[in-house]
Amino acid sequence: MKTSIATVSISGDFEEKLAAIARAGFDGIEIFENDFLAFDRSPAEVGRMVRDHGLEVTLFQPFRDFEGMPEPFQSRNFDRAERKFDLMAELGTDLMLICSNTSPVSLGGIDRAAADFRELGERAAKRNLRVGYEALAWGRHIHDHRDAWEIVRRADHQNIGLILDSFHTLARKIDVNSIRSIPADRIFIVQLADAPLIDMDLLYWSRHFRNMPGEGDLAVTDFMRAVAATGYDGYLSLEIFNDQFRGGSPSAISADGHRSLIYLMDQVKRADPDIVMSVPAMPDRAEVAEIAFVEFAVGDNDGAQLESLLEALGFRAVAEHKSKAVTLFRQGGVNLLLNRDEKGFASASYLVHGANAYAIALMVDDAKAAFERAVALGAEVFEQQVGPGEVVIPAIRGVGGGLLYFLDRTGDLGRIWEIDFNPLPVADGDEVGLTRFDHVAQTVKYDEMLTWLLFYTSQLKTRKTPMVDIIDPAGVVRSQVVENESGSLRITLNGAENRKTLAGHFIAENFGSGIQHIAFQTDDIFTTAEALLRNGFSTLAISPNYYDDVEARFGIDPDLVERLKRHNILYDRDEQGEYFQLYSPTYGEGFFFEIVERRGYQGYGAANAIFRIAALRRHLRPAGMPTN
Ligand SMILES: O=C(O)c1ccc(O)c(O)c1
Ligand SMILES: [Mg+2]
Repeated sequence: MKTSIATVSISGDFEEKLAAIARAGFDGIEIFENDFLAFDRSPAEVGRMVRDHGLEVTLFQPFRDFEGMPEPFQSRNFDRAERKFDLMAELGTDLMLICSNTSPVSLGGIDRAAADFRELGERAAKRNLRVGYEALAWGRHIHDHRDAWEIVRRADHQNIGLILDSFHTLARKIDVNSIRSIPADRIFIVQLADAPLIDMDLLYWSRHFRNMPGEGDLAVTDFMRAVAATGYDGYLSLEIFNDQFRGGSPSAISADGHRSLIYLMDQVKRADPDIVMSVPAMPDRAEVAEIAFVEFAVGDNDGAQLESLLEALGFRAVAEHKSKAVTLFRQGGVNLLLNRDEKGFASASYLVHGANAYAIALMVDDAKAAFERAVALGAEVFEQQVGPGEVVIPAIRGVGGGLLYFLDRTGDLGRIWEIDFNPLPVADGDEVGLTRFDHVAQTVKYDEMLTWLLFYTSQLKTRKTPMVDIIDPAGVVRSQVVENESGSLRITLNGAENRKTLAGHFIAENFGSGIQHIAFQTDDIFTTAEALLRNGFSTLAISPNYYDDVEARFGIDPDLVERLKRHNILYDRDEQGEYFQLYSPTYGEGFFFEIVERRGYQGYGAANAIFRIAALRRHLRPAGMPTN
């Protein structure tokens, strides 16, 4: 497969864009005319710069309002096209994109448009150039690739072909199967973009909200399967107009783009193994059985504090690492590691971020396969230092500077606790009935959110839920969940746009994205709450007003409401069942634990978030939290 990306998709000046695009592994770029016009080098120099980066110019675009014009516009358009042909020759590209006419002056008529294209094909042929026609979703007469194809077909000229763009087809909900009967050699290039489903004007949606395949809600895989079925084997070119990307990091956005194309084609190849296009071979997305452990980097003082908090939560230190200052705390199926080592990644993470949960280990079927896939998708490999005889766990870097480990139950990986750890004598203390991880909540910079989503969904057999708004008294936090079918992996991503929200405060104080809370499951929240009380654990105090509302809203039994209130338990209910949640106060700069009981319920209590956040803020004040 050959990959390309339009220069409009990322931020930076032209030189920065080229460097980032080349580094991400693309083979080519589409030059958007305005990007070039704003740059102060000659077309020949630009072409040389592109080639010096090992890239080729796959397309020059867009040429607007060409077909079906009355005179004198028609003649002027042919002159204008000749000028752009000159430019293309200097840039060193043979393909121009003409998007369907939006001019109020333009005349309709398939044959009139076809005649214009035939004439242009003659002119292009003299210079060995090609012209592709694309239906804009908001074109005045042509806004459907089927009509654009009919025009190309009737133009009947070797140098005139069709350009498909997933956004224009999918935004208008045009049946993608209509693509399957188009001859592959008539498709000059395929542009790809996804977008979140938002009901808005097509042009505005397209110019501001496109994102990488897999990041949005459009059926880009179905579109691409139809394209691949034609036998098309040319460039796949990302054309992403997105306000956030234009202001984002050129290298991160380019890397996401490249990953999105590999992931997309892997999906297509799995669905249709016989496609002509070559796709890098890699293992399938990993099935996650559970979160095997979460590891904290701590210092001496905050380590002792965290230990007391864990003990009050019913965890016990059960083992000590053989060669590092790492202690394993366990309760039920939950493993937490406290790493106080003064060398290595944990220590570096501690120095930068302070005490933080910096690593997640996932239990998968085949850790090596999961790791291989991550590498094929461009993940950054992490190599840890291990003592003699200790287990090497396949690991990659997460988006925000943390780590993701892959464990499985085979060989040494399956015996990590025995091989790397010495058991500790059983300590006193009561367990409180925590059984397993429910979810891990990562607070991320809002503009990293899509990167995280793609990171997880491309590597792991997971899906993403629609985005919901969480209202913090100081702003909105956007929340989206990555979860698997069985619920054994649930990661909530909370994107903070300003530093005044609780999440934003956490990012500012933590110096970057990170895990802000960890939720555990219990089978009986009231028994757990009683045990917590006995352990001296203080739950986060929830406003009494909340309980009046819960009683009114759900019409639940006043006795139950009293019990909820007594233990500061939040309640939610939907068609699937009931949800109970309680929280710890914050630890450090806004980190906390949550305990939940699910009775059939599959959500995350989004409606309760506002009350939880207000309570956490009360708790965090006056330790530096803006009071708004
Ligand atoms: O928004 C536009 O005008 C525009 C231009 C060229 C394209 O290829 C496209 O998909 C959209
Ligand atoms: Mg396009």
